[in-house]
Amino acid sequence: MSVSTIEYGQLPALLLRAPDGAEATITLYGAHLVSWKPAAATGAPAQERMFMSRLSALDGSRAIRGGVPVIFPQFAERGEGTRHGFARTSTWRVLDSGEQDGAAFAVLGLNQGDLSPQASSAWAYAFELALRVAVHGAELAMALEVRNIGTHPFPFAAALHTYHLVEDVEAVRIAGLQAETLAITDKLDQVFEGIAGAIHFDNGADKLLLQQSGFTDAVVWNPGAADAAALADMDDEEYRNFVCIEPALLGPATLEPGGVWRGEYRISPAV
Ligand SMILES: O=P(O)(O)OC[C@H]1O[C@H](O)[C@H](O)[C@@H](O)[C@@H]1O
Repeated sequence: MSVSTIEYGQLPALLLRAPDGAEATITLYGAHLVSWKPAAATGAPAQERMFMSRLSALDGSRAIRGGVPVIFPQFAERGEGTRHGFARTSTWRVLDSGEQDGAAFAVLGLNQGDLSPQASSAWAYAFELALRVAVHGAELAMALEVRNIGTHPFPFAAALHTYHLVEDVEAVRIAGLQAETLAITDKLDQVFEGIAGAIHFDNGADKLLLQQSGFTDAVVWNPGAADAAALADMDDEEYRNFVCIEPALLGPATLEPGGVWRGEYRISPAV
């Protein structure tokens, strides 16, 4: 079976397992990718690629701290609504899952009818989201589709807020965001607009290629020691073990009735 239902913490989740051994786990709460393990060489142990805070809530009481939160329809506090939007704290439905071209995949959906009464009255637009996740070999592919199925245009922002697991954040080097290679020496929260090509991410151990389309921007975040200490759902030293590199459409963009927006994202080895 390439896709099975499991519990992650106290949350129902899908475990995707490709024939080559690549794995991913996605909770229905938030359509949140909480684990990704690329296929390992024969006999080698599979290695986790996603950071997950030891103190993260895993019971649906608040957003998960780690993995890949889906940000929609608002980024951070750039709007009047819930911080980073309601997608990461809503429970999605499984639309499809299985195996295709050697990859294990799942598609999760969220629409107006799935929202809490509070969220649905605060953002009263008829929308449909579909998140597709596929794993195969050393590659993770994600695609987020936003549809306007109503009669009014709506504004939205979207991001896949990826928490990459690293051994030491100071060893990280990121190229392709700006003219110079980016290193993280302290707290960093920076927006890079108009990402033109692939991002080269050296996590200190491996070199990865981050490719995005539809998502025009990227946000890089690490809270540093002081901000990490202030986060209730992150251990004080954990900031050393991740960097967020987030494909994003900060916009806000406008989606007309009947319109579809699609953002794609792929992580693969840089060879
Ligand atoms: O604590 P959260 O709501 O999950 O937000 C975590 C972080 O997300 C993004 O990276 C923003 O750019 C940061 O400003 C924010 O601190």
